[in-house]
Amino acid sequence: MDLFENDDMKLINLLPRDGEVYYHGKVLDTLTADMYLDKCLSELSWEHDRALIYGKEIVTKRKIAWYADKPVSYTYSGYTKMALVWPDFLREIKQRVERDCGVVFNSCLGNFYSSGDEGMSWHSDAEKDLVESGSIGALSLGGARKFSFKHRKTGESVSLNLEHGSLLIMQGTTQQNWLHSLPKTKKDVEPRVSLTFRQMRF
Ligand SMILES: O=C(O)CCC(=O)C(=O)O
Ligand SMILES: [Fe+2]
Repeated sequence: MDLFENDDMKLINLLPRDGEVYYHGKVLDTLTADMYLDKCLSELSWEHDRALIYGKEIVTKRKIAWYADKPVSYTYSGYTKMALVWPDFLREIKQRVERDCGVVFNSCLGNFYSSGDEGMSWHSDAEKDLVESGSIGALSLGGARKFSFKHRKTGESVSLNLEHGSLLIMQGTTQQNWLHSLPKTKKDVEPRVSLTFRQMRF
């Protein structure tokens, strides 16, 4: 039996309070996940992310690619980015993720971490352009990485391992009450892509 499922095979909320996180485990078989990883690496438009931190420009090691139903713009950390339209294979993955999440997504922020030296520090995704209490469905491809949550007030933490072809869902009040991060690691890990499907307000 899976550690993340109870007797009724219903997924267990990984957070003890104030939010909901469900780990669906591997939703894609290895061959399909390998094929999608190759497509993500060769066909998505990866760029280093830029942010203004205290007026200073920071360029991330991690690369991002952003897709949406419309060529909308999204402003965060002082920069405005334009969304690209869905390539067919990404639309296919979106539909797969929607089936498991039971919600419809209108955008996807892809992240590409070429090694364990790249990660994402503590943050939440409750940006003003996201639907309040909307779901985020994150599909992982490539090298497995640790993912952590930390409660904003109590400091409680929860961590899990995100495997190749797996799906993680964050919903409800998770973004308001918890931070999450993808810690860097000294371990020799394969490159990783995460496709974070979102419900944006546009
Ligand atoms: O790479 C991941 O799995 C998570 C990325 C993330 O937190 C984000 O895109 O906001
Ligand atoms: Fe995030």
